[in-house]
Amino acid sequence: MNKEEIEKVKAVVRNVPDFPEPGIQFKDLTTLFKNPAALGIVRQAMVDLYRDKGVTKVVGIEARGFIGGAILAADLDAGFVPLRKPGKLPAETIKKSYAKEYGTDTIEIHRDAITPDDVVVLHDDLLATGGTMMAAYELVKAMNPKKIYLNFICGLTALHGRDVFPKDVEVTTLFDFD
Ligand SMILES: O=P(O)(O)OC[C@H]1O[C@H](OP(=O)(O)OP(=O)(O)O)[C@H](O)[C@@H]1O
Ligand SMILES: Nc1ncnc2[nH]cnc12
Repeated sequence: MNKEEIEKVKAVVRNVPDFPEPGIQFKDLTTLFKNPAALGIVRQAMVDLYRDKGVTKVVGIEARGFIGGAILAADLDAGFVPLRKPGKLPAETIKKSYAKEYGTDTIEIHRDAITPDDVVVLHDDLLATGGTMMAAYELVKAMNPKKIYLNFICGLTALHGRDVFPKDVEVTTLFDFD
């Protein structure tokens, strides 16, 4: 994304103070997703990043990671795999609990969702502390894919989420808020 596109897209993200609890500046991406021009810019930027990387699966994190993740999977002609909140996936799963900016949570993935032949993009809408994505990374890593890329639409730099990932992992945010 060029500077102009970044400014355009950032301008349509809604900031909601004190949601879901006091002190949190919530970045609401529904206002980006409902804007066709902004969604188009984000869509193009994501597919440009991974087009030549041989990606076979995009893993999206419930719930907001399903939106961009499914779009990216379709654009890359890759499969889509959901990482879900507990008790939602019907077959055998592996799961992990984690801390995030507000509270704790658990995510699960089907045990047969990823194989050693896969090249994976793990996608979420937003990087805050990195707790959610690190748990997702560990679950996917346990399935031994060839390669894992981490992708977010947006990052919150003040929370230093990038620091939690191994240094050799490629982590991309399309744009960031201070
Ligand atoms: O980097 P972290 O501190 O872990 O925070 C980021 C996570 O928080 C949000 O999801 P949330 O848990 O609010 O769930 P939702 O997608 O179901 O709304 C967001 O969509 C990320 O998944
Ligand atoms: N500040 C924030 N805004 C939106 N989603 C989030 N997930 C974790 N922290 C968040």
